Amino acid sequence: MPVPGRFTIHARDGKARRATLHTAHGEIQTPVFMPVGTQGSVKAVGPDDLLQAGSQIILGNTYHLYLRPGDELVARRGGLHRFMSWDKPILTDSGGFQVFSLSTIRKISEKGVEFRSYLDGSKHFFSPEKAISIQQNLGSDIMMVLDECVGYGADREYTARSLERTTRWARRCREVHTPGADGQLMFGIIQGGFHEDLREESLGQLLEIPFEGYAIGGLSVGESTEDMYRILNHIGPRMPEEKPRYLMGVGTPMDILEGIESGVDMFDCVLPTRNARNGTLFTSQGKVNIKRAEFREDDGPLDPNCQCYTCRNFSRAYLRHLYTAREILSYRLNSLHNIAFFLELARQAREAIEGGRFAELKAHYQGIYGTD
Ligand SMILES: CC#C[C@H]1NC(N)=Nc2cc3[nH]c(NC)nc3cc21
Ligand SMILES: [Zn+2]
Repeated sequence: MPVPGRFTIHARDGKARRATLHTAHGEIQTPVFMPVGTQGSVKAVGPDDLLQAGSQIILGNTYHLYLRPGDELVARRGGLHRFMSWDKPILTDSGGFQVFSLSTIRKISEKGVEFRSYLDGSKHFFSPEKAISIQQNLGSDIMMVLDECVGYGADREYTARSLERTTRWARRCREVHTPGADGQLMFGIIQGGFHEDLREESLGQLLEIPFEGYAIGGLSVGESTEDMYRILNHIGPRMPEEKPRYLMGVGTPMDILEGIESGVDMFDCVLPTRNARNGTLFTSQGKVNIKRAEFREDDGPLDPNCQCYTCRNFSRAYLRHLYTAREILSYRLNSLHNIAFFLELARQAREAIEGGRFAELKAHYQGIYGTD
């Protein structure tokens, strides 16, 4: 009988790990890429498409689903899995990042954060307890604690005070959900900005609270790749060896491979779906901008090395036509392919770690995406 939260490491290659995370809705083979379904839908693709592309787990978002259609409505409809007909694992973010990035007006206090809805400007309040209650209503397999999200460029003093509050909020989140209750897992979120010592401080404080996994928050928020990798390389290997490590909101193909090399297991990013909608497609030979005139009469597949529905059935000429004609099918086919690319990258990483060849895989992609 699988125990939700059990994390078994099968192989290592340097700091990279090949593992299995057990959840109430099935196993997750890691390293894993998680398509983002912010409002209960991975934009332009359906659950059947996601399954066919090999998606093991998707993301939902507390902030958005609370505001619309409402977490209590979703609970009355049987929870998010049933509501969106996705019966594999779902991770929900706590809303911390969205409150700080989407809601302009907000007031932070020890109790929580007051914000105005990006939809209609109405006033709302998230306490750590409320953020967990929403995720319990949604029924997600992995819940994230409510963290205070510090923007890029915040000074050290504020960053230090903020991580202390994030720890106090994390403790309050843990106090309202018994570990493993209803099969739901809870991950803590490490803050500390771009200061190695503050990151260690945040991690050390969170280790005193029993979480089933730990996430790195606050990267890919406008910093240089060099700064991101510096913090990633520092804190990744210091996170608990025996628990899943999640890098939130990251990233490009090279960011993901850098994260895996630093010992991170889980990744999510809107890049594949967002870039699909503006015609930027990720292929085994590099990025392709499908709107370019050179593809007008190109009968070849988008990516000859890709097995996705888009690459098996449509030409670059047709994909370019759909994009320039603003056909809705363009969103679907481009998103399908980009999601398949990121899922395939994660699958190749799992295979490479098993074979002790991760360094070669990373070097291969460095040659294609390295100057990106
Ligand atoms: C500061 C901080 C922080 C993190 N906190 C929470 N709860 N969610 C996140 C989601 C993210 N998505 C992206 N995309 C670039 N970065 C993220 C960072 C976080
Ligand atoms: Zn494809």
